[in-house]
Amino acid sequence: MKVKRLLPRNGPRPLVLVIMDGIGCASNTEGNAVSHAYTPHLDWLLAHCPFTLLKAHGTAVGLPSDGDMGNSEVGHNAIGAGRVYAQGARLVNEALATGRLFEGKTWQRLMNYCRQNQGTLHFIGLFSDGNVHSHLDHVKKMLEQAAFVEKIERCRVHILLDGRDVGETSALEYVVPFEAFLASLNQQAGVDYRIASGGGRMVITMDRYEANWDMVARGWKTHVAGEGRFFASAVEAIETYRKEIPGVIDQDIPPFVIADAHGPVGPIRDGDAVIFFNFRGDRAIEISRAFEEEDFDKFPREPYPKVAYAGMMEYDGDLHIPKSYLVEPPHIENTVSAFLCAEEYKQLAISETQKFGHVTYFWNGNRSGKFDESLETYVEIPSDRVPFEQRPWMKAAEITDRVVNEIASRNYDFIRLNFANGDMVGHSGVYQAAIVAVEAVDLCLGRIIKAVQDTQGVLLVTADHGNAEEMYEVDKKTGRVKRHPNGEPKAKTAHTLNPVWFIAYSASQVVKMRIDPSVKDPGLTNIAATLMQLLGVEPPTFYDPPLLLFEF
Ligand SMILES: O=C(O)[C@H](O)COP(=O)(O)O
Ligand SMILES: [Mn+2]
Ligand SMILES: [Mn+2]
Repeated sequence: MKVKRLLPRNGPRPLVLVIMDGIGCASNTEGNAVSHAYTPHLDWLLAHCPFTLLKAHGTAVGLPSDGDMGNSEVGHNAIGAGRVYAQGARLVNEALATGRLFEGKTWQRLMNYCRQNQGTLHFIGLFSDGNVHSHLDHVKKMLEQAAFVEKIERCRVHILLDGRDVGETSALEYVVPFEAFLASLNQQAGVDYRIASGGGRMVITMDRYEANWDMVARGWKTHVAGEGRFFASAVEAIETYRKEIPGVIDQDIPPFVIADAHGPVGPIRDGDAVIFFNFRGDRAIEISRAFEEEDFDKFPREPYPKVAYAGMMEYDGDLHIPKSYLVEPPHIENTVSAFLCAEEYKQLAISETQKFGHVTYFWNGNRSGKFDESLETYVEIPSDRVPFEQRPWMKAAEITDRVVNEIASRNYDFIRLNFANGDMVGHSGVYQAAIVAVEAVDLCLGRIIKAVQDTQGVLLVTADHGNAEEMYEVDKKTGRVKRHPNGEPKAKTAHTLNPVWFIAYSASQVVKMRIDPSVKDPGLTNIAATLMQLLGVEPPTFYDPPLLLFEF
């Protein structure tokens, strides 16, 4: 038998790729909801199939440094594109470092608009250094430029508290130094810059995939109308809510409006300019639509001021949202779906609402459209609208019902799906719920293995980054879990730096697979070429190499 790098075109079908969102691989320590869950099917795959570990964070997925954890955008971009692209975080850093951002026509237009109308410059976005959706350093650089160079007199910052990509109750670690930064800016440049409103990112403004427009409507009321509960400062708002709602974590803090004796300090009015400073698109598209679309019907915008609006990046390259942006996004082309459509392969992409765009929009390089209507089917199972720690099974069973049927129907050459559980429940910080989430995924994995066996297909199991395998904060110096004064472990809600599994299971008796040992330091970008070799299509030379070797 000879070793080959490509299966025949009419090889085993279907090829099924399961992305277990937020399920990474780490040692079996306290707080690892993946290793402590009962996962007989994952264990079986690891015991019987070739597998390797893939890098899913840092420079391997186009982020600025290897200290940057992975995330869904860069993870799915990397899987779908087959090679590393410099991602938003890095591109904005570069545009600011070179000054290109400030020379660009969008920045100039906004500054002129403000000056001509004597308007206020507003910044809205995720207020942390998580580097997944945004980075606080970017906002600070823009505020300095506005104050010292552009001489914009009045700025207002609307802060979305994180606690999801950074420590769960870390808001004051950002707000307090930022207030000091603004105070010194005000003093040195003689300007009037303040925080004007805010709230938890899972309560206002940052909905995604149209899962819950009410969040955006609440954000509009808070930032634009300046309506809501008044506080003298963001610190007072956060401290008050923490007292009133014991155990509340930053992402869930209710909205607040900063007001003084004259009322709210920074509602958005005619003649103002607004910059949404997130670089990542999924949670920035809806609020951008609310600002830009004339005939918008998702909620009544009261008021709807006439402003100059820009996003940090273009968030949807297909629908061109927003119309105006500060930094060019990566132009991700020749994604694996484009190649598979050119070969006339039939493809199914399926997930629930929370991750639907991940297997479609992110997978296709931040494009919402299909490459070929007649070949591609996209299925969205509506997500529950509850905190996911209350329903950790989420819609895994419903996704699996459909997938199992479609495998049996042999309608598709390639099926890709995303199970949201490990990630969405991982972000809640509730350990017991994360265990249930991982077990729900494993139960479904068992059904998919069976369906693949029945059709003699091929199953690949991987993830886009880690999360549920580290549910507690660990002290980097001692390596021990951090604890609250009462001894309870401190929950970790963010993604991780851990690698993810890549497991290849061939149900066919004829095809034997193994991991190609010559591929050094594999990462998520090696998956696209692997899909192509399994479907009998020579991968393009600009893709990172495929992971498998075959005997048949
Ligand atoms: O948007 C979120 O929920 C988190 O910031 C990142 O999670 P994701 O990258 O898995 O979507
Ligand atoms: Mn993810
Ligand atoms: Mn996540």
